[in-house]
Amino acid sequence: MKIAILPGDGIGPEIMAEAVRVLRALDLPGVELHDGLVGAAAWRVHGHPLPPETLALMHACDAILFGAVGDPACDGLERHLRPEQAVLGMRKELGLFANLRPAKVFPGLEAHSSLRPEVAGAIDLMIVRELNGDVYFGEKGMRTTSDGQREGYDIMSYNESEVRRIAHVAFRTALGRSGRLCSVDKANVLETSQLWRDVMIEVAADYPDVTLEHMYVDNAAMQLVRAPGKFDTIVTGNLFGDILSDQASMCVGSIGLLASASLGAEQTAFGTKGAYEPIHGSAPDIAGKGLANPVAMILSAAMMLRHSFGLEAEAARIEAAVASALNAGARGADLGGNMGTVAIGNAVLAAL
Ligand SMILES: NC(=O)c1ccc[n+]([C@@H]2O[C@H](COP(=O)([O-])OP(=O)(O)OC[C@H]3O[C@@H](n4cnc5c(N)ncnc54)[C@H](O)[C@@H]3O)[C@@H](O)[C@H]2O)c1
Ligand SMILES: CC(C)[C@H](C(=O)O)[C@@H](O)C(=O)O
Ligand SMILES: [Mg+2]
Repeated sequence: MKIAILPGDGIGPEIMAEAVRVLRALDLPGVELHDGLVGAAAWRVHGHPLPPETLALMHACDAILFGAVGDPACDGLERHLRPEQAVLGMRKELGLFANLRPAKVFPGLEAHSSLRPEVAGAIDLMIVRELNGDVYFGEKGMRTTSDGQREGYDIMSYNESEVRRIAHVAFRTALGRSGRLCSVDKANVLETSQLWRDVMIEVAADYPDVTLEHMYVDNAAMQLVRAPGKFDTIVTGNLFGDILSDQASMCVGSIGLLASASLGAEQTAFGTKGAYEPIHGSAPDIAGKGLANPVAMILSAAMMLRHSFGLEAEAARIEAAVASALNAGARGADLGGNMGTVAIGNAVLAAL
């Protein structure tokens, strides 16, 4: 079981160190950790955020633990050299089209949600975000209009096979949960979304035990703070999923709590090949201070054990340790506490 360890930039190395400590504490037979560079860290050494040696490592491993990429010092670089291209390139290159972003309130943290505790307490949802298409990967550029203005453009599109494959993941996910699937789109305005909706309805015929509903994304953003407990499984496109998942994190209490799995079709000898990363970024404002919440990264490692290695009991063990540590007060500044990254890691290790 080969795991690529790619800490990246900003708080990435700080939170990755805690996830690695938790993995090592499990002492799983046959696990090999292989370090690599991504993002600005790779660009500084190799001149590229996703250099060939890192890509080769990603291909050679059964799963990837990915910290975060992004560095304000790189904001002026040409787009293909910016750190964020590492995460986009990894998702595309490995065909990781299905991004699972669970959001569930932790016992004892209800009062730290941006919502009222009784509203937050009901949250247990899964966002299934499409990750290989949409406006993210369409033709883009800068041009000059006929009257001499600069104009930026990004083409949004989905073809039906792209929608169909994420629909199947979403319906299967909903089947494993409460059987309710909400597809979020903007079909009242966008042709991309009309196609999305049509294909969701077609695929629904294969899943008679799942109840499909549709919601426009503006309404979904509102419902997510009005009554998040009404959602179970949400399926949506790349851009809407990016935005709604950050929003969901504050409904739960902190962006430092939400993990993710990015999966494709490739199967290894152990399970589905995937990349696992927190939903947050490199947090330059707190990087290097030992303040970052490592929970999202640690929970990403748990998702890896579940999806890429079939180690459900070990994944659940990490999740239970995190829940227990949080409930006992292992909280940093993002959750009104004063513990740092390593102290939170220690608390999770002690609860394992
Ligand atoms: N997958 C990724 O690697 C990824 C994801 C999102 C953003 N980014 C990149 O990260 C950089 C910063 O982006 P941003 O500021 O918009 O988003 P961000 O998620 O990095 O930070 C947003 C806010 O949340 C806080 N925060 C984030 N993670 C935290 C944690 N674990 N514990 C405590 N607080 C935390 C930050 O301090 C900041 O105030 C940019 O370069 C962006 O492109 C990368
Ligand atoms: C860094 C960026 C490219 C990325 C995205 O938009 O997908 C991030 O925001 C995320 O949510 O993983
Ligand atoms: Mg995001």
